[in-house]
Amino acid sequence: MLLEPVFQEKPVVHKERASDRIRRRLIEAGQRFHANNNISAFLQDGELDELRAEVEHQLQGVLRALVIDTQNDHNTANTAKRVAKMFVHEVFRGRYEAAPVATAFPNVSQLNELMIVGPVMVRSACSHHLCPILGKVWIGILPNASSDLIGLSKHARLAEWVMNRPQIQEEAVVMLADELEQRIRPDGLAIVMEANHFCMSWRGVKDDGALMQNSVMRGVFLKDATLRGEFLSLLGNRR
Ligand SMILES: Nc1nc2c(ncn2[C@@H]2O[C@H](COP(=O)(O)OP(=O)(O)OP(=O)(O)O)[C@@H](O)[C@H]2O)c(=O)[nH]1
Repeated sequence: MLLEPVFQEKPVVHKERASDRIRRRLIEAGQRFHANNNISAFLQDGELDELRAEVEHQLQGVLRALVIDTQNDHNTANTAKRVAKMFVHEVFRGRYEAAPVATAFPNVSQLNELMIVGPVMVRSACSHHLCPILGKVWIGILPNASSDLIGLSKHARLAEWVMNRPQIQEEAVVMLADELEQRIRPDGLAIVMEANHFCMSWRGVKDDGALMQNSVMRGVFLKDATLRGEFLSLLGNRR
């Protein structure tokens, strides 16, 4: 009697997706991973490229769901790839890259006068619609003798790193203030941001003129109305 050959089915091994691996590490560490959080410490070598490929795959699905013929439309043939690169390596890179190094110099001259940096042009995106936010930031610092001073360009680099994430403006300025305060340890820190939200102009209410302005005041800027007034009046002339 002939026996039927026995085929042993090979178990299907599903490789865990990079996004799932990273999410698992974040959850195990109890780390928040909202749109405006930096998660660079939880990424391993090569995973950013894996993430980009995964985002591209999902975006191809979005284009398909939008009934766009990406096979025959030469303009959209590489759109998923371009947008994935734009999200991961450009406009949201502040989520995936470590903070820029900001060399700290001792305040040898014991400067304790108000200094203002700005306007620093900033580009972000709102976390609700992922629409661009384009604006300007002014930073006021009142150092003390034991403060560290960081290079002028580092204010802009830190601002760019914080802004390159989906977020709301109110939280963006607080995050930037935290980063600067941690590095400089000044007596006072003030930040003003003024921005145009494309979710209000390109779509939605389509109000082209509306700007959102907000500020954070810390330390002596909170207590000393004269200093706060000096900072705001100096900005007033330059806006
Ligand atoms: N407070 C604040 N709101 C923002 C910011 N960026 C976008 N928004 C607003 O977030 C809101 C999202 O509201 P939803 O009502 O959930 O979205 P929607 O129905 O698409 O809203 P519309 O924009 O009114 O069409 C909108 O009112 C946006 O204008 C920001 O930085 N701060």
